[in-house]
Amino acid sequence: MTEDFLKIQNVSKFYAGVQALDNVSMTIGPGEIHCLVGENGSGKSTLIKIIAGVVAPNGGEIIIQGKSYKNLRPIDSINEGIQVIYQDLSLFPNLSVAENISLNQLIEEKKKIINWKEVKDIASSVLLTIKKELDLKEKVENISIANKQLVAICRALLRNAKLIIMDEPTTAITKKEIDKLLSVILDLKESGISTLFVSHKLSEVLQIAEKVTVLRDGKKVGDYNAGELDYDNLSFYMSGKKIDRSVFDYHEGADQKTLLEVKDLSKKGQFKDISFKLRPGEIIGMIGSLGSGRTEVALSLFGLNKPDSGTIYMNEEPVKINSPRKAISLGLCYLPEDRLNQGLFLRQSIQNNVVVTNLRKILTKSKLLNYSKKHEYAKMWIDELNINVPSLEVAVQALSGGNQQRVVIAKWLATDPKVFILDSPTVGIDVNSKSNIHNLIRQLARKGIGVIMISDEVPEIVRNCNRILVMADGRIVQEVNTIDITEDKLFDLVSSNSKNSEG
Ligand SMILES: Nc1ncnc2c1ncn2[C@@H]1O[C@H](COP(=O)(O)OP(=O)(O)OP(=O)(O)O)[C@@H](O)[C@H]1O
Repeated sequence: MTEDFLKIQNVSKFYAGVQALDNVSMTIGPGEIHCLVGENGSGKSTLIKIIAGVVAPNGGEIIIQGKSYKNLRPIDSINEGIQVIYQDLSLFPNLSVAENISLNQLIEEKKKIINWKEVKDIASSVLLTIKKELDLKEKVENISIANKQLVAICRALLRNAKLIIMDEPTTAITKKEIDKLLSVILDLKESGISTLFVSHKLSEVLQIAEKVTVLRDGKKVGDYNAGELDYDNLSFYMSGKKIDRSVFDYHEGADQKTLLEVKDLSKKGQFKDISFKLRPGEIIGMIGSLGSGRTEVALSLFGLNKPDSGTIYMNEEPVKINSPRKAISLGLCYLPEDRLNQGLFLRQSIQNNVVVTNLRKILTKSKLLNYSKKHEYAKMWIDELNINVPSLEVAVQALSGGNQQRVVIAKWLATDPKVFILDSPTVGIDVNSKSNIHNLIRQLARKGIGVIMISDEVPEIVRNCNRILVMADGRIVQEVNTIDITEDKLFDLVSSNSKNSEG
């Protein structure tokens, strides 16, 4: 039997008044992909910091490659080949990709004169080992978060990493980028490098992990082989609560009309024969992998992507939606996936962003801006959505991701919508704000708004929607009531269909 790379035995950590870790043990084998999961405050970060030698435990033992450490220092952890990639990635934004990758090595070698060729050669050779390409000359501040992660991984590899710990690496990246990251982790495994992956996203954990350790309130709930886990039992281990899906059963009022109906909507190369109905107060989920056509359908409903054929009905009347202006006048609104570029004027104040969709309401009779009305109106929506802001004058770019998303929602609610289409509403948003946004969406539905929620995340869809449309290759391949499906079944359904469409 191969020796474990890392063995943590009965480790505890007590902060003033808080038992952050209570007698936790776990092992990681060479080349193993191990996920550490747990709800907020369960002790994951503390455990990572202890493994990195940054936080000293109050008790317990850490054994790395057979050597026992009672007082592990950061330098010991690094020398043993442990590299932690924290969420902030600790890169130098104004230096190039190549410099960020190579700098540590050149400093360690005590180079007095550094030439670009050397910097570039070091960076390209390490990129080759993970079979990825990056523009070596580009400044790190100009590259995507996913590529920044690759830079951080390359830097770790140059320090002879044997275990790379990634703290919530997928929080701020798209589904496509997550798949790329997961492929890198598989390549690392092939080279015998272990990964400890901290994540809240159960779908990823189930997709990538070989072993999973679950923490709850500082205690280990258990170690599991990924094969023993599905959505329902993993979320139960994490939270201690069984998921009650019955709350999402939709009870149709006898006299309720259909709010929105889409019949045989098609657009060549994008989607085909899309038909569904949305009733007031209902939340429909649209799930499917990239290229499934979800966003394209949404854009057509919002007048931004003219379909070739098919009919859209609002309140049972056929309508032609040829512009966003028309969509808004019919009571439709659309929250785009890329809220930073498409949903907000980042440098503008919170109040300007909220009122922009409905300037009519804040003009004087002579069509001039009524400043006090503008302030009042923006404040009403900010209060309504419980958005915690220092002042309405603050630029939106200063807010957290969760609050920015609420400002976009406020902006659209100001148009008094009947149907709200939300594309990936919680991408890049931390777990707490995520559940606030979910509550908010359910609250809107309770007020009678019909919601279409597009998402890649199975738990997000299952926990919030009444009905689910599974899309693949531009078609609705299955329509299910949430009450009839579990998260693991939906996950299987989505992944088997996306495999079909790739093949
Ligand atoms: N420096 C500290 N001082 C006091 N308490 C702390 C400190 N660091 C963490 N804690 C507490 O220890 C507990 C575990 O926190 P930890 O950050 O390890 O959890 P986590 O699982 O990483 O949570 P999250 O997912 O929110 O990052 C929490 O109750 C936290 O408030």
